[in-house]
Amino acid sequence: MTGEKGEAEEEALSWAPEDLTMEELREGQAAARALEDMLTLSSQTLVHAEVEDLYEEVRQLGQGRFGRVVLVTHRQRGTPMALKLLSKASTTRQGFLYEFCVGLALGSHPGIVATYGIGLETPDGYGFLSEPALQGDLIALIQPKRGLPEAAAQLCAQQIACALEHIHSRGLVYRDLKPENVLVFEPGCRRVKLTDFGHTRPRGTLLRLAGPPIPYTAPELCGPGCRPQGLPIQPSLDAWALGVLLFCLLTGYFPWDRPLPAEDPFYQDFLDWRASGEACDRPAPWAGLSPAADGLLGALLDPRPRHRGLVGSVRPFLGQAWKERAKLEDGEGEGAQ
Ligand SMILES: Nc1ncnc2c1ncn2[C@@H]1O[C@H](COP(=O)(O)OP(=O)(O)OP(=O)(O)O)[C@@H](O)[C@H]1O
Repeated sequence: MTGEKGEAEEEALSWAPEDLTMEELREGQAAARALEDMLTLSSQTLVHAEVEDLYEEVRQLGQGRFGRVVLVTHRQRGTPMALKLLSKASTTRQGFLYEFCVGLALGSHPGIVATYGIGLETPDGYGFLSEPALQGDLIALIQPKRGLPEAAAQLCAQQIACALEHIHSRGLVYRDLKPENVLVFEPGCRRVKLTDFGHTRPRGTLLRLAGPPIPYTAPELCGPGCRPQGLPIQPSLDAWALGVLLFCLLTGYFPWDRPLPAEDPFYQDFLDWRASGEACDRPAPWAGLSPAADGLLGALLDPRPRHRGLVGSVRPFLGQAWKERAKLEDGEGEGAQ
């Protein structure tokens, strides 16, 4: 990442024939055109005002690298809303409008936080409003070394996969799946939604990784073979991140720090186990996962992007046991009957 949101981490939409089919290229171009139209219209309708003139701040809901999100109420109507504020020092007008418009374009899906159609420009920054999640985000619910109860993990898997499928069906790649961006609206994860579309881009956008990889970064983005001009982004990047997220939800561990075999022994162990298929090569953090979870994660975490399972791969695995002894671990075993 460069220091500024919206700054060119990507280059213009461009076609590398070995990476993208014509159909995939068309999908990405259509998404880019639709967003450009929306961006021009939204740019003309930004409300210029001070936040406190329109809204009363109740409390802070969260803080990211770029944005501060506060719970506000509308001064006249009292409606509670989440206001994301981005400072002009770190966010370009274009970067703000892009995030705002992607949120507007996707927000009708039940698995995606609804963005309201009001964009603000203050002397120091930009802001937009969305529905507030009063239960916080998923990171607060993941217990280290344990993860989430299996039922909650499966509810998350189903809803997040559905939301990602929607994003992909609109020709976009989300690119920022992590627990901090999954907001919880009902206890037990019965209703969760994706937020933060600052990194979402049309399929086929050329992307270079500018910062260090994180566990959710797909290996094709960080290997030594990654071309200097970048890689045309594909939904398979989100499928990889979904695999890593599900692993975290089920175990309370990251499977690795970065998917670089030369630098990360946990990732190398995972590759060795994939190659041998032998139970004795199973890496320690994978202990406790069921054969169904192995099958699902094995599909989503295929290092070869063209062979990787789609995010919808979770569906046939829902309802099967994902943790060995899941009932006992979740307190629903014999003693609880
Ligand atoms: N609608 C909302 N309701 C409740 N909390 C929210 C909402 N939107 C965001 N948050 C909280 O604020 C945090 C930061 O928001 P967000 O991820 O949008 O900021 P960001 O600066 O773009 O983050 P990043 O560092 O990932 O780029 C989230 O992790 C979440 O905890």
